[in-house]
Amino acid sequence: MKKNINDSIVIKKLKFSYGDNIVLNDIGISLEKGKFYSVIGPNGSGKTTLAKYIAKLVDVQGEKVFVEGEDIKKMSAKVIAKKISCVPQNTSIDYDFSVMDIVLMGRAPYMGRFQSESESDIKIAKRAMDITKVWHLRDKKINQISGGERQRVIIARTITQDTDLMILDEPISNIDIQHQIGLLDTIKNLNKEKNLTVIAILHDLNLAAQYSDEIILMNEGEIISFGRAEAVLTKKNIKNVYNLDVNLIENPMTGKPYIIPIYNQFS
Ligand SMILES: Nc1ncnc2c1ncn2[C@@H]1O[C@H](COP(=O)(O)OP(=O)(O)OP(=O)(O)O)[C@@H](O)[C@H]1O
Repeated sequence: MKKNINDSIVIKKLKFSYGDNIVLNDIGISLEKGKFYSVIGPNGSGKTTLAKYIAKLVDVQGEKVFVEGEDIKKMSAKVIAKKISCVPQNTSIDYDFSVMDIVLMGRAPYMGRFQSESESDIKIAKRAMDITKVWHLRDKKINQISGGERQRVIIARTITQDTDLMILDEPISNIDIQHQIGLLDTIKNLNKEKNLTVIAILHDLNLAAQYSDEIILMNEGEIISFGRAEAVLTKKNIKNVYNLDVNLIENPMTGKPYIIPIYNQFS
C-alpha cells in the first residue's frame, strides 16, 4: 500500500461479527495524523468494537486496518503498544497494584523483559501524573481510590506510554465536571503540542463538538456521517440516529453547534 505521511489510520471495507451478529459493516475511513476525532453514536452501535479492532484487541481478520501505512495484522503486540495507547471503557483492575505501579506499566513496551524502570521512565510517569492530578495518590492501592480517580490514573498510564495515537473509550464517564474539562484540555494540548492523533468515544455530543476536529457518527455498525461538528451534528442526523428531537444553537463562545434536547418528548 502506498504510504501517505499524513495518514495515521486507514480502514478499508472493515466488517466484523461476534458470531452471527454483524457489529461493524463496511467501515471505510482515513484518519489524519495529529487530529482529534470523536466517535459518537447510540449504545451498541459498534464504537468500542471499532476502537478495539484498531488497537488489535479483538480477533483481526484480513488486511483492513493500516496504522501509518502498516497492516496491524502483521504488527506484534509490542509494536502496537509503542504506537497506540488505549483507555478502555472499564477501568476496574483486579490486582492490588499501587497507583505508581499502574502508571509505570505505560513504560513496559520500552523495557526489556527483566529490566526495571529508569529515572527517565519515572520522570515521564511523574509528568503524566502531574497533568492528570494523581501524583498525590501514587502510593495508594489502585482498588482503594474512587472510580473517577482510577480513570485519571489510567489516563496517566496512557500518556506515559508516549504513543502517536491515543484511543479513549468514554474517558470522562465517571469524572466530575472540573476533571472532565481538565482531562479533555490536557488531551487536546497533547494533541496539538505532540501532534498526537486522538480517537475519543464520547457520549456528550456538546463536548465532542467542542474538542474534535472531526466527528464520526455511528449507528448499527455503520458510519452514518463523518466530518466537522457543523456537518455531523444536525437535527436530522440526531433524529435519525438517536430518535431524539433537539434544538441546535451556536455556542456563543466557540461558534460550535450546541445541542439542547427537547425535554418531555417521550412522556
Ligand atoms: N464480547 C462480545 N461478544 C459478543 N457481542 C458483543 C461483545 N462486545 C460487544 N458485543 C455486541 O456488539 C455490538 C456493538 O457493541 P459495542 O460495545 O461496540 O457498542 P458501543 O457503540 O461501544 O456501545 P456503548 O455505547 O453501549 O458502549 C452490541 O450489539 C454488543 O452487544
